[in-house]
Amino acid sequence: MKLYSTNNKDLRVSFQEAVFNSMPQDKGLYMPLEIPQLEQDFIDHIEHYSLPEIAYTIASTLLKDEIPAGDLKVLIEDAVNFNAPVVKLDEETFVLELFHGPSLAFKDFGARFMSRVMAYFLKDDEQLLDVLVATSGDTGGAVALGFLGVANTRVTILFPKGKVSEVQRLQLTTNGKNIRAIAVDGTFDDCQTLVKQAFADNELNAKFRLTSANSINIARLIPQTFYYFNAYAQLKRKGFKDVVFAVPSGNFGNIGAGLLAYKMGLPVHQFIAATNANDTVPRFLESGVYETKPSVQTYANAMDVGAPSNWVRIMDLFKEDRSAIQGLVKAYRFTDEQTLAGIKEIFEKFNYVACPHTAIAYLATKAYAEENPNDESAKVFLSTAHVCKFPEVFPDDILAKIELPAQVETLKNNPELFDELGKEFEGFKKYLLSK
Ligand SMILES: Cc1ncc(COP(=O)(O)O)c(C=O)c1O
Ligand SMILES: N[C@@H](CCOP(=O)(O)O)C(=O)O
Repeated sequence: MKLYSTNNKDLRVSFQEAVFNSMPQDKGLYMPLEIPQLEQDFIDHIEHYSLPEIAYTIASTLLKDEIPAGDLKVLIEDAVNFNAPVVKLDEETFVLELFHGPSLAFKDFGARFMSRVMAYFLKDDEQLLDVLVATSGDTGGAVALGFLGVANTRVTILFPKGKVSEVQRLQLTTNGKNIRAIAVDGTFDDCQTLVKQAFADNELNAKFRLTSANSINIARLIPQTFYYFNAYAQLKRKGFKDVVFAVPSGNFGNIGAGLLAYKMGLPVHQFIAATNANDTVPRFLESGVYETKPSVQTYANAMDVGAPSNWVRIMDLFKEDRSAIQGLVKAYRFTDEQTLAGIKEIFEKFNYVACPHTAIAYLATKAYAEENPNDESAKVFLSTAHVCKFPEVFPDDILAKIELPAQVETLKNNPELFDELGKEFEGFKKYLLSK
């Protein structure tokens, strides 16, 4: 697999280089030079395959020249060792639960695959790998667990102070070992900017071997295609041929992976991008003007992103043609008030508790179904995080239904350790250089 930069189509790097560089020097993002199609026979019979089998088929189609088949199989079976069930709510409405991994969010797919790929490529005698990651809530926890104890790596997680939930914060700050966390006095976008500035800084690059575990890293995106194919397999078993996916979106990595899956041959009738008030992409699809804005805080905190880093990848996938994207991707945005009403509606209608991010995808599914009453496709909204991560959002009667998974109970007994910094790059740089 060769990759180019969205800012330089002539650049060529291997997958291994792209994973460790995470971002090209020209500040674009890496994209695969060729997007291979999965064999039609595999797609036609996908309902006969398990999630690890599907994941292996996709990964080997993309990475066969980079990781030998036997090693890749072992890596996939270790990384993707939890389920992603499609749960039926009514005749045409389904929820794809992506929170059954160790950190209780869909990020486990990307983070576990990426940490194992890096560990596979890393040699013991190489310089320590410094993994930087900005999080608005969930990525940090998944990356921390994915890399905890991985030899020759050190992870630095930047999170916006006071803007992540308690469970999310505990997941970031109670690990110790090779994981350290920094509360930044700013927003997620500030954290993301600090990480990008670090990659562009000569002094830091001379001293450290820096890489990113954010979805700017191509190794995060590839494994997120697995669950789209796997959801399609489950729906085929239920007799559906056409699928609509509604994706709660912030940095647009998740829907970007869905669109990559589509380009690899996954038959999808429609994608729906669902956002909170941070609506840079819905505004762009409507107006053609791409204008990032400082992020605002919402109940769906992990989607509080004003400058979605993966949008350039999606534009690149569709050759910068907004109308081609508009044909395949509908976008909707919802306020906090609507999100709360959505949570209550899902509970009352289906006796199902959905997190605020998931509720936004549900509302978008509903809006799409109302606008397209003749579309008989299975409507699948992605549930991206376990409800226990956001207890402060739920009314008491719904809160009472939420069971705490064992790993969350344990977290509460562990001491928290984190440093605090402002959002200025100089302070962050000084911090890194002093350690
Ligand atoms: C729970 C949850 N839902 C949705 C999102 C948005 O996903 P993406 O940034 O890939 O668009 C995130 C953060 O990434 C998240 O943590
Ligand atoms: N919503 C994310 C933000 C980081 O995005 P990523 O796509 O770079 O992982 C989070 O939960 O941290």
